[in-house]
Amino acid sequence: MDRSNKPSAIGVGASLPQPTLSIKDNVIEASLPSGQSVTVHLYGATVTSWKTNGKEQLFVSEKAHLDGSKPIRGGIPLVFPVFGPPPQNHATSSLPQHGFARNSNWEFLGKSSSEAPGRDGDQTDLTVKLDFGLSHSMLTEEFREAWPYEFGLVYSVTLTKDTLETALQVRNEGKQNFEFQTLMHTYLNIADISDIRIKNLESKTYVDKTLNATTHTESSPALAITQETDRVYQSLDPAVPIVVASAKDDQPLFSITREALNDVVVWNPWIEKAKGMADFGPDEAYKNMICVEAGSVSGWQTLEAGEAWEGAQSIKSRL
Ligand SMILES: O=P(O)(O)OC[C@H]1O[C@H](O)[C@H](O)[C@@H](O)[C@@H]1O
Repeated sequence: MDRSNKPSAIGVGASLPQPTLSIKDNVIEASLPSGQSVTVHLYGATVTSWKTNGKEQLFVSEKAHLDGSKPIRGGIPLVFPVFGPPPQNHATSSLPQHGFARNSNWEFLGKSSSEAPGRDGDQTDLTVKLDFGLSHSMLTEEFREAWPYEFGLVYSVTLTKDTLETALQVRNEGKQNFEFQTLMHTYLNIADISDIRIKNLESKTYVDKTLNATTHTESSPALAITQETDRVYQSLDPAVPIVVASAKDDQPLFSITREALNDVVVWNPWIEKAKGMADFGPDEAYKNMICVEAGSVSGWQTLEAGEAWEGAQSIKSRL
């Protein structure tokens, strides 16, 4: 993952096509000349679309609220500073499930383009990076009171020819230490849940939230999803990709590497839970999604005054 901000050498006085950007009604969309596109809602800085070759790679519920009244059900909602229901007697106790990042209005900090080395030597692959910011003063009064820390988040969404990268920088801009968890709650778009297998989880420890948060060890080299699944896999090597492969030909559909995000949640609500979620639809859509969520959620990151932390994921899709 090269997120350096190399200025684009082409484009200055040249006629080569450049990435395009549109901003309308608090929705930012960027496209590469090669056809890939990404859409981000400022509400939650939620990525709501990622297209490669005209094909949508992310799942968004047909009943998702896109008006800022509720976190968006689909795409990549960002979880911060607490994952799941907040624990009692903790600094996050008064926050809603998954914190406030996914239900706050972020600001767009700007777009930058860069060139990555092309696959065949002299050719150049363009990338486009969109940066979003959220800080303490931008929160609602309710959230500011519930979590009174001076923080700054910069969330970078980078589109390349065949990947989508999301990176979160957390800064402690105050005088007291704070603890946080974070997670990129990625809803991947799949044709049929029965046709996928999740690889590279074998022998890893996970907490099964459907079984009273008991701890287990993954025995499957290629996990099939056949029922409600809500597992927090812990202490993974972020450089080893989590691969969502087709059961038909064993080829990767998605491959997800991470930086500093050592946990991965695998979630599918299945039939009854899907029906029970007012913003999930149609009912059968649980077959068309799998959440593979890169995060740091099994403990707490402590950030000292003046310090910064960064975590990232890179999702490669079969084109
Ligand atoms: O309904 P939400 O608050 O968006 O949460 C959706 C899901 O997020 C994560 O995957 C959790 O592990 C699940 O327990 C939770 O149900």
